[in-house]
Amino acid sequence: MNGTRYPAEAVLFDLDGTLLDTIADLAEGANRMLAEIGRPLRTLEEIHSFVGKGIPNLVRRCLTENAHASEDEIDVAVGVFRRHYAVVNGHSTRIYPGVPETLAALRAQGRRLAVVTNKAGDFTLPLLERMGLTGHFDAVVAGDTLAVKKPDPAVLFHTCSLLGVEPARALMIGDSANDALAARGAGMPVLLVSYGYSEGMPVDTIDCDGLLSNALEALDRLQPL
Ligand SMILES: O=C(O)COP(=O)(O)O
Ligand SMILES: [Mg+2]
Repeated sequence: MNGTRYPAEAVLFDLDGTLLDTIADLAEGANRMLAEIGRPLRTLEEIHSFVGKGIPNLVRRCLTENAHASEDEIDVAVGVFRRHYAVVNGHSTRIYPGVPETLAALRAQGRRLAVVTNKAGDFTLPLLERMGLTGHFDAVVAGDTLAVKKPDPAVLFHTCSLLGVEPARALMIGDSANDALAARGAGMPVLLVSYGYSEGMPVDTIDCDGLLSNALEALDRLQPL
């Protein structure tokens, strides 16, 4: 890891696996869906590796990894998942250690903060509210805010325009190649947490500007404003 310090007028945070440990609720929603449609349940480890590219992709992978499903079955299963996840969203979700202090410190330093997630907006906004995090953020861009998701850099360009900050003067903090590729495409520096969900890829093999074992370590990587 190098010692570069970033201007970070804005800090853009990924949600699942970076700010919030949501895997237990995602797994509960997925396995309730699989049980309802009569498919074999998935292990927590499998579901962990399926999270990252939004809900339709999670459901698709639950149905098609080492199995077969038609597009119609997948469409129906997405609706079933959404119904179950709406019930369990937040029940077993935890804020990662260091996150509340980091968000408070960044705000006290005058930086603008955003959530940029591939999770659908219907689930993102109530979850942030439930976890008491809504007030920290100047913008929330969800997986269905635009027609594209991370790793498309358009999502980060859109977030930066909402915040009025140049991408090169912002910083992305995420947990997967989706976050890193989006940031690279937007010309934005990116740090990855080592504790999140990286679709089964070792996080230290993903091209990024450094790893964080706790969000608080990000504070040492910033220039004063
Ligand atoms: O919903 C997902 O698949 C991942 O969401 P994230 O972008 O907040 O990690
Ligand atoms: Mg993530």
